[in-house]
Amino acid sequence: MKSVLITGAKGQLGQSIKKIRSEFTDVALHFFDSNSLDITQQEDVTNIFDEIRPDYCINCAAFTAVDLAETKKEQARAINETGVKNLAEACKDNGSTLIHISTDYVFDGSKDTPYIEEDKVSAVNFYGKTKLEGERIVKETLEKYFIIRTSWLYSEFGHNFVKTMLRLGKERESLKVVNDQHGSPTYAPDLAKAIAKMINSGSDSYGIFHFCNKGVTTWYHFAVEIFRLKKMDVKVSPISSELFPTAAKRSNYSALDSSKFESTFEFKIPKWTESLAKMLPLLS
Ligand SMILES: NC(=O)C1=CN([C@@H]2O[C@H](COP(=O)(O)OP(=O)(O)OC[C@H]3O[C@@H](n4cnc5c(N)ncnc54)[C@H](OP(=O)(O)O)[C@@H]3O)[C@@H](O)[C@H]2O)C=CC1
Ligand SMILES: Cc1cn([C@H]2C[C@H](O)[C@@H](COP(=O)(O)OP(=O)(O)O[C@H]3O[C@@H](C)C(=O)[C@@H](O)[C@H]3O)O2)c(=O)[nH]c1=O
Repeated sequence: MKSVLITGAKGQLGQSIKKIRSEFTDVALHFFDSNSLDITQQEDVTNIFDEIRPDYCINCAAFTAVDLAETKKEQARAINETGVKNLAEACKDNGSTLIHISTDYVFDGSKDTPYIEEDKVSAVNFYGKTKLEGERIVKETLEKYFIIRTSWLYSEFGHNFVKTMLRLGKERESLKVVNDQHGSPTYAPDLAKAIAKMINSGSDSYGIFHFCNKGVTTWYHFAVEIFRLKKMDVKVSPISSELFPTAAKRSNYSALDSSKFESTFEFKIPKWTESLAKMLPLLS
């Protein structure tokens, strides 16, 4: 039986992995949240690895508050860089494979077709820069690693854009949402199932993979679809990013091409609209 250690277990992806745990075959899953394992504490990481001796570590722990990262730089770096280093080194010492999650925000939007794994990276905000450094550390430390870049994650768990829109839609009659940032919303349990398939396969096709739901949209069209499916009468107006100032800059285009993942792991990825339609009834 394979042993799998999951960090950041109370986050969206961590809880999604728990939700679909029956999809793992012949695997013992060991979940650790930020209380039971703080990945910035090297000694704690070493001790947990000594205890579990995992075949795989899935790193779902991260500093994900994109705007806050611009001011809480030390904290963002501690989690997205030092924490990742601690995990990568523990994986190296134990011969474990690290499955590390990264982001579309490592790209600057200079393309206008979906990014492939070999495309030039260049983050436009501090969160993206820390995630890029996390990727570099993993690649430098390990041979047995999978870096999965995903985008615009949402789920019934934790904080995300879908929940923000539903909350604001109940409070206000109209909303303004940016229509010049393009990407692909991704349902976290779809990603969790993909990770299960990856581990079940025992594949040694290590490296970087992109994974997001099929289709490209904007935050504006994403919001419109949420309210349409929820049959909520909220007026949504498309605006440019200049009219919605945020602490962190976001690129105009960060959609990912997932075909390498699909062909390597023979995994059919659902369209973002289909997954959203399945998820929304789970929210009250
Ligand atoms: N959310 C998104 O839209 C996207 C996310 N990603 C990446 O996907 C991964 C999963 O994201 P998601 O599930 O949405 O993230 P969440 O923010 O939902 O969860 C992150 C988890 O990490 C935990 N955590 C924070 N600091 C530490 C620490 N020092 N030690 C251990 N755990 C810690 C948090 O715990 P606590 O709350 O207790 O601090 C939280 O439960 C991340 O790597 C993220 O960068 C990529 C693209 C899009
Ligand atoms: C709430 C709101 C946001 N927006 C804009 C702000 C921003 O440009 C865009 C998305 O807002 P959010 O802050 O919810 O999303 P953001 O934090 O940018 O989401 C990102 O999170 C990290 C963790 C990732 O890795 C990325 O893939 C991506 O999912 O929508 C509006 O235009 N109107 C609104 O009312």
